[in-house]
Amino acid sequence: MPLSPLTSSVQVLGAPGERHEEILTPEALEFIGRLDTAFADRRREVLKERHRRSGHLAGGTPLGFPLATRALREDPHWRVAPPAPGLTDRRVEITGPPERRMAVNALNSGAKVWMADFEDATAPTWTNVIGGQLTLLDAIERRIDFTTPEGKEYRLGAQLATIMVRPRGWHLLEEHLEIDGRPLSASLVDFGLYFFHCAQRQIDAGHGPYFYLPKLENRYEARLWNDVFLLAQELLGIPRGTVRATVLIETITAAFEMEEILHELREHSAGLNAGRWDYLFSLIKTFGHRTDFQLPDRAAVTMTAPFMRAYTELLVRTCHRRGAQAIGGMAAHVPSRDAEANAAALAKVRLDKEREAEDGFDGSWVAHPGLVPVCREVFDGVLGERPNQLDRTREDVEITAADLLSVRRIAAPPTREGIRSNVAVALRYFDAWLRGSGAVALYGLMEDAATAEIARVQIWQWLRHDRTDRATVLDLLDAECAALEEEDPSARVAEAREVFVNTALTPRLPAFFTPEAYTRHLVSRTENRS
Ligand SMILES: CC(=O)SCCNC(=O)CCNC(=O)[C@H](O)C(C)(C)COP(=O)(O)OP(=O)(O)OC[C@H]1O[C@@H](n2cnc3c(N)ncnc32)[C@H](O)[C@@H]1OP(=O)(O)O
Ligand SMILES: O=CC(=O)O
Ligand SMILES: [Mg+2]
Repeated sequence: MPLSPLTSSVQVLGAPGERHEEILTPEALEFIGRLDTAFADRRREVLKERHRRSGHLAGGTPLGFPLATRALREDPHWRVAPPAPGLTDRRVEITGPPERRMAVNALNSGAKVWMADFEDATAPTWTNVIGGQLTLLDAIERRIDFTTPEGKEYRLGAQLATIMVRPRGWHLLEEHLEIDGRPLSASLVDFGLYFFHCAQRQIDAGHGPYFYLPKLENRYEARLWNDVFLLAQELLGIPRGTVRATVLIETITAAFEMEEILHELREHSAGLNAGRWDYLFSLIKTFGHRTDFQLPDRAAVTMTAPFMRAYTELLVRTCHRRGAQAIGGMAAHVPSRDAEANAAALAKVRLDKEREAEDGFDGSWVAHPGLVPVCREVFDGVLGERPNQLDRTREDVEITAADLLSVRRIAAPPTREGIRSNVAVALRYFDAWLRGSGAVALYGLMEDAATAEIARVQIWQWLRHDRTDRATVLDLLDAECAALEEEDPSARVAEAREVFVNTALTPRLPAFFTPEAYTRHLVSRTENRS
């Protein structure tokens, strides 16, 4: 369907780059301009509501399952749409940034799904944002094959993973694109550019435009996404219900609205995912000021903690009751070149996937191609020839609000090593992010924006409750800065330190480290406006 012109047009303020014109076509810009114009006010409302609610929760308002939607939760009849083509069997999903080598590796990895990630695993530089879109387009067009100058070949095989794209969350802006003098929503840019260029191509290839939706806090945010899907489909003449989206349940408030989120998105739903790292981050952030919600060292909080189990059990039960797939989360251990460390990492990932498969998840995430076989073996063992285990309705599970919030039972104080490790991880992650890498392996673990946020907010929380003091943290920070500087002279140590100080050591806790760090350090516009 041809689009009628907008009254004002999207301005591109990012530097021109190789082949950017293939993504930033006038029609694509008009499409994202339309989406942003339609939804900018509602996005702002979403953010205001987040702020208002976090104030209430900080002030002691209890968190519970919403009363207003009780009838919907108790209605046994409604279901989400059946799995879409390419999404029936999701036993192994690999995640990673939409970078060319990794895209080829992920698509060939043997995983059923590749989640191309613009959120936790991508530092949103302009080059990464538009480069990511080019990677996706080239992968779908099967013209991504290349050979490196060293002679290593990257070629797509015959059996490829289904692509799902995770756009950035509602809290982020794309400051290299403006309309009416304001930056566009990063969510709508990532979603819209992919949808514009690839939705029809994916349908023609027998799949569809599929998404993962990050960091939602309540049902209204799901409704907003659903309305975005409706408008996008209508504008491009794509049948309603073609889009599918898996929502990450990765905030504590969303855990209380899983049914409602599925219901809002029911004609576009592809289930829920247990995004454990942001979930922990959200828990600490939401209740960080309260003495009864303190967590011990980051390494000591595992998926077997009662409040984490309550969350994953409830997720499986909720999904399967509604015919929706439940996808497990990310074990942070990544393969190592050291044989012993590698065996230990694989064993830990295996245990994690075994628990998920036995609990009823239909599949799970891995962070690295070397982990695909472990995850597949475990889910093969439970699923056999079945594509999923939607039939396991888990009626035995009964989870209360108190179960989801039972954090105090593991309130051991932080150790000095726990504090040091959080300082080191946050600093090194910020440095990598500032240099354009949104996911890195540090000390044998995958670190991305979600895991780094946990490190940051734990420091803030321990300071707030006098479990450590500012002088100790600054000493550790200086030592880590010196070590990083020595290890890697090209590290952006001063800027990474600044991000740490501005987001972990301030009296008020910033909701995310990314918005301010992005504006200060990653935005580079070709036009300097007064
Ligand atoms: C909390 C959450 O949101 S989890 C989801 C978001 N996070 C992620 O997606 C993280 C994904 N994982 C990664 O980015 C990477 O695995 C890292 C950064 C942790 C480690 O990467 P590396 O240090 O390159 O690992 P390593 O050296 O072992 O890689 C070996 C090969 O596997 C490839 N590889 C590693 N991880 C991936 C991946 N996730 N997808 C595709 N290929 C991968 C590498 O590119 C490399 O291949 P190459 O030589 O052809 O380039
Ligand atoms: O996005 C996933 C998470 O664990 O966070
Ligand atoms: Mg996340």
